[in-house]
Amino acid sequence: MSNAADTPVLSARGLRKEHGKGEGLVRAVDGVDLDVSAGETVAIMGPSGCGKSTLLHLLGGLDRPSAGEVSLNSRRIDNISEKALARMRRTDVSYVFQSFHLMEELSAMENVELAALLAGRSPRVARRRAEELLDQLGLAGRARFLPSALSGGQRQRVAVARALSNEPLVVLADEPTGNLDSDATLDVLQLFKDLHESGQTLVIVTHDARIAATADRKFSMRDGVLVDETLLTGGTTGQLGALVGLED
Ligand SMILES: Nc1ncnc2c1ncn2[C@@H]1O[C@H](COP(=O)(O)OP(=O)(O)OP(=O)(O)O)[C@@H](O)[C@H]1O
Repeated sequence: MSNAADTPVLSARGLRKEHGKGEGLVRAVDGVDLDVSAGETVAIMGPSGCGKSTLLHLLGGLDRPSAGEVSLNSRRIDNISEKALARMRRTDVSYVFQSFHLMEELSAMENVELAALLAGRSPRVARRRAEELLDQLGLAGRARFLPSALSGGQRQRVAVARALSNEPLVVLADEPTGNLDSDATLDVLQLFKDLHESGQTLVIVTHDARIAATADRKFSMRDGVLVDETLLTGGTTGQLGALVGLED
């Protein structure tokens, strides 16, 4: 659980992101403050188009804010060079996407291994880490399969193994069960519970209340603004949830 005295692993202050110009200007993220402590799982819910993915991109350095600051382990990442940002994305942060984003021409093992190599591990260490992770995630027998020969749930497990291969400070997941059937959703739900228990710091954007229920803190987003539901409702989705459309 979070502790006010902790130095947050991930921190955002006055974060804003505008897309487009003039008449077409959209304020996708509109003044977000957020602190995520080590080992904490944070869930972000909210209706389509409210800015969840944009916020996740800003938090992980996939996009730069129009204003405000993002820090990872107290180091600013919003204003660093492209080169430093690219290095940070390989070593400190990992993503799990709705549509997996695996390299289709590489096997499950090679997908995981490649991420570890890019994070600076030696070939030997990268191979060992990939084997361990695939084994832990129940995919040892699928290590040589291409993604096209795997089920949706298995692909997402490979994507999670890849995300863990660089031992990231934080894993950012964007609708990780959005493309999965109900059995695979339960499988990935269990995986995120296990990750939480193992102490991995996690930020999960989700429409799935079951995933959000595993989080230490639950936020709702509306029109680019983030609200800590846990503070307002004492941990359960209450009136605010209904207001921002969490039930859809
Ligand atoms: N590259 C872009 N150019 C212009 N507008 C954009 C861009 N990316 C996002 N937007 C707009 O910013 C707003 C927030 O989009 P975002 O994808 O962050 O929402 P979301 O909450 O993740 O939605 P969903 O749940 O449907 O994925 C939307 O109005 C969207 O149309």
